[in-house]
Amino acid sequence: MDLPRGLAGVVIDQTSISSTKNARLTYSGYPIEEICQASFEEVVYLLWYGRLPNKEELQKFRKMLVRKMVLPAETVRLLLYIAREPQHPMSILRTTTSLLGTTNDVEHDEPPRILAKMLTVIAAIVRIRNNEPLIDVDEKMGVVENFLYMLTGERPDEELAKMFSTVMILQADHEFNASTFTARVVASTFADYYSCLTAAVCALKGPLHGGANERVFEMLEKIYDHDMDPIDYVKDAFKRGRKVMGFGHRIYKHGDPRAKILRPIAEKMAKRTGNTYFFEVQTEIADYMLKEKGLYPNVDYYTALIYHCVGLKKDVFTTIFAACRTAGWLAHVMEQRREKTLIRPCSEYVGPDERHYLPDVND
Ligand SMILES: CC(=O)SCCNC(=O)CCNC(=O)[C@H](O)C(C)(C)COP(=O)(O)OP(=O)(O)OC[C@H]1O[C@@H](n2cnc3c(N)ncnc32)[C@H](O)[C@@H]1OP(=O)(O)O
Ligand SMILES: O=C([O-])CC(=O)C(=O)O
Repeated sequence: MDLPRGLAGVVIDQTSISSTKNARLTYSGYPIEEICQASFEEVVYLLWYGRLPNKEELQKFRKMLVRKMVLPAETVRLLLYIAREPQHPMSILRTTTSLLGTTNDVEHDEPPRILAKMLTVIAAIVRIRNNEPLIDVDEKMGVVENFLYMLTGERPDEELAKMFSTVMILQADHEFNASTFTARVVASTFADYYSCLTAAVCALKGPLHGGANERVFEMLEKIYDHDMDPIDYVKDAFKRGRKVMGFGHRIYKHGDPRAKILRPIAEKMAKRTGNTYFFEVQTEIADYMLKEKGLYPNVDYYTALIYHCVGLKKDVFTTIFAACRTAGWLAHVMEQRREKTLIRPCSEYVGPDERHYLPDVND
C-alpha cells in the first residue's frame, strides 16, 4: 500500500466550517481576507452556526459571551494553585482544561460558556505567572477588548483592539489541522467538551503545530542577545539539519494567506512599541528562506512578534493561540457530534509475520 506520510493530502471527512481548497482559506464560504475585518464575536457565531448574526443577534451574543467570561470562585481558586507550578504554560493549560471539566458548575456548560471561560482562564494563567493581580471582566467592552484587558491590565485603544481582533480571527479555525482533528476524534466517541479540548490543547502544544510561535521568538531573541547576523543564524540551522520555526506548511506551499495579513499588523505593532528591530530581522529571514528554500512564513511567524509587542512573554504565546483556536475546536466538536459516527480508521500492519508463543521455552 502506498500511504502518504502523515496523511498528507488525504481527505478524511467533510466539514462545512472552513476550507483551504486551492490554498485559499475560507470560513463558511467567506474569504479570510474579508472575514478578518468582522468582529471576533461575529466570526465565532459564523463558525458555530454557519451564518453571520444580524445586529440584534450579534449584540445579544456578545453580551452573553462577555457575561460568561466571569469565572466562578472555585475555578479562580484552582487556577491560583495550578498556574504557579513551574511547568510550561501549555502544560498548565492542559491540566486546567481537564480540571475545568471536573468542577461543580460544568453540568450545563455549552460552547459559549466554555469559550468564555477558556479566554479568562488563559488570561489568568498569564497574570498569575507574572505575579500580577487578576483583572475583572468589564461588561462594557467586547470579548477581544476584555481578553486584552485581562492579559495586560490595560484597556486597549481602538487601533490595538482592531488589530488583535484580526489576529484572533485568523487563528480561530483551520479545517482539519492536527489539534482540531484530535478534538474531532475524541468528540466522535461522544466524550464531553472538556475532554475534546484537553486533547486539542495537547496537540497544539508541539513545536510543529502551535508551539512554533514560541520558538520563533526564541530565535529572534537569540539573534538579538548575541548580536548575530540573522542569515548566519539560519545558515547554521540548515547546517545542523534544524528547521527554521514559523516556516513551511502542510497545505500552503506558496504562502500562508494569514501570514500575508499578519505581516503588516506585526510591522505596525512593532512600530507602536519600539520593536522594529525584530520586524526587520523577520523580514531578512523571510526573504532568505524564500530565496534559499522556497519556504514562506506561516501563521505562527508573525503572531510571535505581535504577542511580544502586546507585552507577553514567549512561553505563553501558544496559550494565546489556544484561546483563539478554542472557537474553531468547539465548532468542530459540535459538527462531529452531529455526525454521530465514530472515527476509527484502519492501519496497514508492517510488523513481524505471525509467530507463536511457546510456554516454558525460556525456562
Ligand atoms: C499553526 C501551525 O501549525 S503552522 C505550522 C507551524 N510549524 C512550524 O512552523 C514548524 C516548522 N515547519 C515545519 O516543521 C513544516 O514545514 C510543517 C510541519 C509545518 C509542514 O510539514 P510538511 O508538510 O510535512 O513538510 P515537510 O516537513 O515534509 O517539508 C518539506 C521539505 O521542506 C523542508 N522544510 C519544511 N519546513 C521547514 C522549515 N521550517 N525549515 C527548514 N526546512 C523546512 C523539510 O525539511 C523538507 O525538506 P526535504 O524535502 O529536503 O526533506
Ligand atoms: O493546518 C495546519 O496544519 C496548521 C495550521 O496552519 C493551523 O492549525 O492553523
